[in-house]
Amino acid sequence: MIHVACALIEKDNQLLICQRSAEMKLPLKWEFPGGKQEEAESLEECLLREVEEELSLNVTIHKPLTKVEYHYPDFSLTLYPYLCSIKSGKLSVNEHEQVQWVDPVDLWKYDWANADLPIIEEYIRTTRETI
Ligand SMILES: Nc1nc2c([nH]c(=O)n2[C@H]2C[C@H](O)[C@@H](COP(=O)(O)OP(=O)(O)OP(=O)(O)O)O2)c(=O)[nH]1
Repeated sequence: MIHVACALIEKDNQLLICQRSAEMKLPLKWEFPGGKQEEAESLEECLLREVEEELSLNVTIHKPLTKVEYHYPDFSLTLYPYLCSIKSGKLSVNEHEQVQWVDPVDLWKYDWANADLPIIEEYIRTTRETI
């Protein structure tokens, strides 16, 4: 089981989403920026490191959403989502095929990594109404 932290970065009522590159696992699937937790690293440290590596952004972490355990045919993961906003930095697409700012209502139009579907459902159902 791998542990993956991911960031739901909000700005102007939109969310930043990322498409995995053709060479990555789950090619061309959409995901939230983030990655695998390393040894001796907290999930929040992992999230800050991965977002900086992938997007050259420093983010502020606001709150966790519900973690998701998912079993792909060849590996299993636990995905830990966090609501975030941008603290500093200029967006640069360092590892992904592309990134997009999207309105929450349009989130379902994308071909997501399966593990992310419960996160999107929770985001639309709860978070958008409470913040
Ligand atoms: N960052 C991120 N990864 C996700 C999401 N949903 C999801 O299933 N994943 C999977 C894809 C990857 O297999 C794994 C994250 O690994 P990673 O981003 O650190 O590493 P990677 O793509 O280089 O993967 P790998 O080839 O080394 O296995 O979690 C998501 O929303 N964000």
